[in-house]
Amino acid sequence: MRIHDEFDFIQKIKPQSHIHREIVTGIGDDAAVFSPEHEMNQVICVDTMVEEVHFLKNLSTPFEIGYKALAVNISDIAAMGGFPTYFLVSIAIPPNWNEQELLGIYEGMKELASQFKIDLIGGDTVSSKNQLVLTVTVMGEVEKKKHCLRSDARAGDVVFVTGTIGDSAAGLSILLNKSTASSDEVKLFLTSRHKKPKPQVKAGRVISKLERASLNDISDGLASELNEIAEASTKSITIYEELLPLSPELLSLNSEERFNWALYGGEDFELVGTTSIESFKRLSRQLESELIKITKIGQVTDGPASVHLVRQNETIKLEKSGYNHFKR
Ligand SMILES: Nc1ncnc2c1ncn2[C@@H]1O[C@H](COP(=O)(O)OP(=O)(O)O)[C@@H](O)[C@H]1O
Ligand SMILES: Cc1ncc(C[n+]2csc(CCOP(=O)(O)OP(=O)(O)O)c2C)c(N)n1
Ligand SMILES: [Mg+2]
Ligand SMILES: [Mg+2]
Ligand SMILES: [Mg+2]
Repeated sequence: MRIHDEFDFIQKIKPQSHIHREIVTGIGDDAAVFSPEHEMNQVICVDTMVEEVHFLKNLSTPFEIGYKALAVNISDIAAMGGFPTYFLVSIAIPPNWNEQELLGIYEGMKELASQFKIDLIGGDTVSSKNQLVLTVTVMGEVEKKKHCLRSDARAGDVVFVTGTIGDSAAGLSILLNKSTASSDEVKLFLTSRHKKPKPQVKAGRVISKLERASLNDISDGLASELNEIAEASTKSITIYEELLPLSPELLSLNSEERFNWALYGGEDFELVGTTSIESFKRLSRQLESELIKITKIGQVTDGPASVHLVRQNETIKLEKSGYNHFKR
């Protein structure tokens, strides 16, 4: 069934109750009102997902699309060292999406929202002529002076990355029938990494408690995110190809593309950053006890803002190329 009434649709997606007591009024008025109870800095970000640019309707379920739209935003809160609290959703709906599919998108968001204990407090519903556009705003909190900036890299820092990289791009390649997985398990693992990324909030929280760290999340690809840190900090970054954490599943594809996916593929939604050698030791221990993988992949030096990759005996300059909305 096509949706026939904007207000009726809003009633259907309105939460029955809230997790946070600070909410004075949520969905149902001109704007949401909340009154923060404690002395934290507020963090806020927004990212949009557009049909055919960020997802294809025939390759992802509505649930997965909703899940990912919220996940990518929680990832940006994690990349600041914060934890999420509230979110707002703006949805532009074309005629070929029915109500059941649209409610499915909200179900996907709800799964992640309950996992991270965050409340839907507002949004907007409009019609669109062709593509579905989903814009999610997430609010969060971080202790005063503890947010992690891209500009905080210093010479002598260790460059680290959480989890494994390249899986999402490999998963997309499989979904688009450009690559073949060696088994159903490998296919499920890699495509899930693409469709249902896990925002690294726990890692971000541990990193925020270090004395100092620079941090970014990987949406456009490792090379691009490292260039953002190098530019913001005016430092030179060197990473080593042999240190890049690739999953056994990615390696099993035996594709020559594996390093391209890891460096330029994007949508890993892992955290990449830098911190002092001493802090990195503490960080590794703390994340190990939480069973979160973290890998040293290089180091920071003084020098012009640039990123280099050491591959066997060669050193290659990594340009800020990766996903760029207007360069393809
Ligand atoms: N159209 C826009 N208007 C205002 N600010 C924007 C716009 N697009 C991006 N930004 C800001 O630019 C910065 C970088 O954005 P982006 O590259 O999308 O970050 P991320 O990759 O972490 O999502 C962020 O501070 C974001 O809020
Ligand atoms: C159909 C399809 N084609 C290509 C991609 C790959 N892709 C789309 S957007 C993107 C980069 C991340 O999105 P962006 O909007 O730049 O996020 P941000 O950096 O703002 O967090 C990538 C790798 C995809 N997910 N789906
Ligand atoms: Mg963005
Ligand atoms: Mg980001
Ligand atoms: Mg983002």
